[in-house]
Amino acid sequence: MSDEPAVPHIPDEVLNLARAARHVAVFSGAGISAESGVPTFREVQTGLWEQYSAQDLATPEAFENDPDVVHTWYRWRASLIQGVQPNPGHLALAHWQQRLRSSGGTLSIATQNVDDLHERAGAEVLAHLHGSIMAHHCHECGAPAELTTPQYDGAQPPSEPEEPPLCQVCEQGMVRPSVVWFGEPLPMEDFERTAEAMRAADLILVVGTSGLVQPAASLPLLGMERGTPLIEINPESTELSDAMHHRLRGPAGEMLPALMQ
Ligand SMILES: CC(C)NC(=O)[C@H](Cc1c[nH]c2ccccc12)NC(=O)[C@H](CCCC/N=C(/NCCC(=O)O)S[C@H]1O[C@H](COP(=O)(O)OP(=O)(O)OC[C@H]2O[C@@H](n3cnc4c(N)ncnc43)[C@H](O)[C@@H]2O)[C@@H](O)[C@H]1O)NC(=O)OCc1ccccc1
Repeated sequence: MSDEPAVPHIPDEVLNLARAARHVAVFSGAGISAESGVPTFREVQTGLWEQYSAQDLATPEAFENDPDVVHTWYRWRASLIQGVQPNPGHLALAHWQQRLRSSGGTLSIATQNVDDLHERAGAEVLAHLHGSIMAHHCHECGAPAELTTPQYDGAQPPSEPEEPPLCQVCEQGMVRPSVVWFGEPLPMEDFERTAEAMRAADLILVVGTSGLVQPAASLPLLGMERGTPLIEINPESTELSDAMHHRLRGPAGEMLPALMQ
């Protein structure tokens, strides 16, 4: 019995689709960062503020009512993300992107994740549909702002919430993470660019997402207009599973390297 981790079984039909693809479009969610140690949105801790769900905290209202709590929660998540590494799932997509580009093909990545693990794996990301936790701007005037990422350890946000810094430009507004909160519109150009990539693809991968958050979750379905094969990679079934042609039920960190072999 070798100690090599067993390569998950991928049906030949799916392997052939991956080998034949020239223009792959990837739609990723929190599940692809789970094996790096980034809790998925459904799992992420709100610590002392457990009376709030992640979805409650990720709103402009929560920031206006409780700026210290929301600010500190995002700083804690940023420090957690800074402390982890891309996993074989991120790395496989970066390698596949390079391989296709070197033979005149394309692989585009549109992610719902606010982390920078795709980029740190060496991939170019087409769109961060829900923004980036490492970028900041003023909640009032929109001016960009620079914040260093603190080093928090511990599985919970720190108990003493800190207040968000004041904008250096308008000296009125509070600095916030440049993420898209619930009730806020997605950056239109990112949305349009992703829709274009989904329509132009000859293979679409839906990786590590519950497909619960709109309007992003409707983007991969744009491929159906042209009968583009849709492959889901997720240990569990999701809102999108019924629309998929193939479902690889396993962790992205194992399935993606196997799919590229
Ligand atoms: C929850 C849902 C019902 N609500 C919405 O969708 C709302 C409201 C809404 C709009 N249209 C609708 C239509 C129907 C119903 C509701 C709506 N949408 C909005 O508010 C959007 C904005 C939504 C964006 C919210 N921001 C996020 N993130 C940034 C912040 C932050 O991160 O803090 S969403 C956030 O949650 C989402 C979580 O989803 P997933 O990534 O899928 O993660 P999840 O935890 O759910 O699942 C993990 C999956 O991974 C799998 N997995 C686990 N381990 C692995 C593994 N190892 N490998 C592979 N897979 C794995 C699991 O099985 C699971 O399936 C991500 O997108 C993430 O970015 N804005 C808007 O509509 O604005 C309008 C508007 C228009 C014009 C003008 C004004 C307003």
